[in-house]
Amino acid sequence: MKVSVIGTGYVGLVSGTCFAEIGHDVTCIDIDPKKIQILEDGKSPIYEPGLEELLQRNIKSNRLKFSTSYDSVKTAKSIFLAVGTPSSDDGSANLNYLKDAALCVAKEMSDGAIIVIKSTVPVGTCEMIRDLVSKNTDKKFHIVNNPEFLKEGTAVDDFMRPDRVVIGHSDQFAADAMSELYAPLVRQGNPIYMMSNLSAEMTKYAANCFLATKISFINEIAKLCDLAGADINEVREGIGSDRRIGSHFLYPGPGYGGSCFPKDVKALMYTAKENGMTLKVVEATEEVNEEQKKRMFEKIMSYYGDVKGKTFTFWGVAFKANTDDIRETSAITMAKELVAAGAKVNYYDPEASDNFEKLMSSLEGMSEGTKRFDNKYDALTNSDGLVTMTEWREFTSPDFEEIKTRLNKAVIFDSRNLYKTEKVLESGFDYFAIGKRISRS
Ligand SMILES: NC(=O)c1ccc[n+]([C@@H]2O[C@H](COP(=O)([O-])OP(=O)(O)OC[C@H]3O[C@@H](n4cnc5c(N)ncnc54)[C@H](O)[C@@H]3O)[C@@H](O)[C@H]2O)c1
Ligand SMILES: O=c1ccn([C@@H]2O[C@H](COP(=O)(O)OP(=O)(O)O[C@H]3O[C@H](CO)[C@@H](O)[C@H](O)[C@H]3O)[C@@H](O)[C@H]2O)c(=O)[nH]1
Repeated sequence: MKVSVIGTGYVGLVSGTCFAEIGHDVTCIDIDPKKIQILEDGKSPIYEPGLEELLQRNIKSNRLKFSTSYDSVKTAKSIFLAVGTPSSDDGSANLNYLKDAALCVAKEMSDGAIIVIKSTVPVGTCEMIRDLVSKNTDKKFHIVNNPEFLKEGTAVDDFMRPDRVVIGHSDQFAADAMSELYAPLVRQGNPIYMMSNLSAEMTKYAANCFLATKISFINEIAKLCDLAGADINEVREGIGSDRRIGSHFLYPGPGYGGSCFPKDVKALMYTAKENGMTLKVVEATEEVNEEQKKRMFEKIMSYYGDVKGKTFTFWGVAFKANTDDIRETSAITMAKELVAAGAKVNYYDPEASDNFEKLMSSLEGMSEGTKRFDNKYDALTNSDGLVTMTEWREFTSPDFEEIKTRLNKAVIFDSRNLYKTEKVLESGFDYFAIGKRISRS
């Protein structure tokens, strides 16, 4: 099938590349000429495991092209909109990028084209886009909502092996075309759920808010474990083995970040308000998350009392492992808190340092307060504590002797519960994790 994908971010690029890999003829379009140039050179502008290799293979086989022009939309049967829908100041989803893209599509598409909204959009958006496009073209077209559930860091795998595909539609022609497009990805029996556009739009937000709620729930239980003396790792295993609860998304940490959960939680709360209700559970999820982002800072403060003149070393600044994405990462909140309290922050991340450095240089006082390192041990020299922020594999079995030699004081603040308490204590550290009592060697 001839496919155009509008927007070559994490979702558009992965979707376009994977559609090409399963045999479709794909053109990815972006308004950013720098991104398109990088892609035409066979490089990925984002770090996503496995993506660059797939990209190169499909460019070579001529199934995958990139452009800043909307020309290819003229011959496309399906046109995927995968542009950003970030938070507006009031928490609602900003649909300006989507509307701009839809207007460009309206100008170029052929009669009978299928416009597929892949961006995460509030309930009712498909109908709004249908009206907008109708006012700007005489051509007939179909509208589909096809929310994306991939996770950064495992995006290619998630796309190629989806738990399910959700298709919102209002006519059989579009439904059949989507079934044909996705057929190679659902051979193992993973279902395609056909539903109304409104239900598909709601499904995406409900899924993200449920997952975010699971994380806030375990983070709150972790806080209680801290106070009551239980160990959250033991409790997590104890409850996660119940299939009704499930062991996924039960890891306590520094609070959820990323480009999706924070904005989607806000957007669903906004939709609820528009419909005259309050989503009490989802509001609590967000409130707990805001507190959680500062939990380890509080632990550092209660350990040191005063951190003026001290330096802390972050291992990891990405919002999760295996990505270079720093959108809404808890490392930003932690760095701001520490710098505001008079401390400095050294940081090392295998992939996200460029993005973090750029961000820090745009925030008042943060450029001077933070320093990038390209080696995890060098970042520790003369520092007053190691703070793990991201669960990159290379942080999971470090040389504890090396850490101790580099640090001014042997103390680890482990926001991701990467280490076994006994092992760290035996190695002579004071150790603070999430959901475990303060431990001193
Ligand atoms: N990042 C994820 O893991 C993820 C997963 C599932 C769903 N989503 C949703 O998918 C959507 C896209 O997210 P993302 O993280 O890929 O965004 P992104 O910010 O990484 O990429 C968006 C891209 O769209 C381009 N763009 C903007 N306006 C354009 C236009 N008029 N024409 C062509 N290109 C244009 C931008 O230049 C940018 O490259 C969002 O709605 C998001 O909520 C994201
Ligand atoms: O047990 C867990 C799982 C995740 N997280 C944190 O939650 C955030 C989000 O992680 P994850 O969901 O793995 O990454 P995303 O790429 O943001 O993916 C989410 O958001 C996407 C965009 O909507 C959806 O498509 C995915 O299904 C959904 O998992 C990160 O800060 C994680 O560190 C935890 O703290 N504990």
